[in-house]
Amino acid sequence: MAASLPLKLDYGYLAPDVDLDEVQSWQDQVDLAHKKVTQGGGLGDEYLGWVDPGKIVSEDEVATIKTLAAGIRESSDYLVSIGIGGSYLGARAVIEALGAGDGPEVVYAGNSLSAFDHDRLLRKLDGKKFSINAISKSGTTTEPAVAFRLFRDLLTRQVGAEEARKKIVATTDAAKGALRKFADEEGYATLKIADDVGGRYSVLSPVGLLPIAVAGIDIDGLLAGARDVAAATNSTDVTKNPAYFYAAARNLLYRKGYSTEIFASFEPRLHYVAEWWKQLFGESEGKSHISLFPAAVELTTDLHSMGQWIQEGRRNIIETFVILDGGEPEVLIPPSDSDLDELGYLQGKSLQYVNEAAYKATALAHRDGGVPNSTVHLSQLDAYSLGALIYFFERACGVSGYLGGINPFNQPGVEAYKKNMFALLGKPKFEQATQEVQARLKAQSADTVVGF
Ligand SMILES: O=P(O)(O)OC[C@H]1O[C@H](O)[C@H](O)[C@@H](O)[C@@H]1O
Repeated sequence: MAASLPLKLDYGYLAPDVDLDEVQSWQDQVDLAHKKVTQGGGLGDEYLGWVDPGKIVSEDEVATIKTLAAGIRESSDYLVSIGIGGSYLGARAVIEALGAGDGPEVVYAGNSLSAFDHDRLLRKLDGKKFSINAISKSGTTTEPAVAFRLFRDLLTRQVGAEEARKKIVATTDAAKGALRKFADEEGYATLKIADDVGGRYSVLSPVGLLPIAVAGIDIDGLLAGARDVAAATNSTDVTKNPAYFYAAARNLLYRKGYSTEIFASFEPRLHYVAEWWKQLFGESEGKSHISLFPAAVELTTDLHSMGQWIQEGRRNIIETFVILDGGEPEVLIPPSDSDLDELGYLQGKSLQYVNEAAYKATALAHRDGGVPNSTVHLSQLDAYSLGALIYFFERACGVSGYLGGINPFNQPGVEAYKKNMFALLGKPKFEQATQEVQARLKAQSADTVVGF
């Protein structure tokens, strides 16, 4: 099966910083991390529900998702997907990468507190036919809760309370949280997020699958790609398992002083795949004051802005390219009467060919500039290969976190700003903190402002 998988890792440009022997010397640690991810026994092992993509969503749930998606496609011109973090990024990553544009437009709300963005979207949907998918595992996150109120209000004003209820699907915990309570009381259709699947590992659960299906993307193909990579990763040998090779290599590079990993693609439609990847690795590994900072660039665009930094800035970065080897539309560079634009040497060549040359040139130049880099090659981009890529990174991330000695499945650090914000906003039960935070902000702002 492994031979037919659409994904491989080229690690040639990690040398001389890291070579095969060094990665192989970590095989025992990799085996242990593999055991923790597949059998439990490691930190956070109550969140391993994503490991078997055959179980993350049942056949019945897939059928329900397809039925709900068909209903939304039939009745609506827009789906407002409301969520943030893991309840948002995976679906957007897949939809922006693969969306055929033949169904309702999926639009996103509740992923910020921007008045401008929400106002713009509310005005765009005014008088339009739309449905809502409110997605929140905890059911209590502020941004999606606020957005849900805004868009529910618009929908209710447009179609009436009775009809609005039929156009809302809530994806949330089976029993806990405000969204679950609300959905049960209002009688919305609901999809369940299992307790053992954390937000950033939930794209292949109902969290991601409903908006993805509404966008007309083949969710069976997506799941099949993930399942096949999951099966292939059960062989732990780093010379045959690119996910584990990648996990070990990035840990080795971190220990050698590299502090940032840049996800680099040559396809703007992978922008949100990079955003999803950033959350996956950032929340999984950014703890105990260690780990690589996950950043992203889009090339060749950013070669004309960040390219200088990557080539000659501080030498603390590694780079991971995600490259599509084929399957792109054929756009040929046409003949021209004159060669005034000096592009005669490219006449008749395809844009994909030029883009590929740009990638090869960049990987070599960055290696020469002291940036160890490796490349994840996808044979083409479709639902199957994207499912494979998603699972590849998820599995690599779990194993990488255990190799680094942290809990890859919690995110305690995200609570610190929330506590301050709730205090400032006067949320019930935060009264004590309100006074403290206000006093600290006042003392701070009195002394430290420079202005014209
Ligand atoms: O799905 P929710 O419970 O609304 O959470 C949405 C997101 O917000 C939180 O603050 C966490 O940092 C993320 O891991 C999570 O994906």
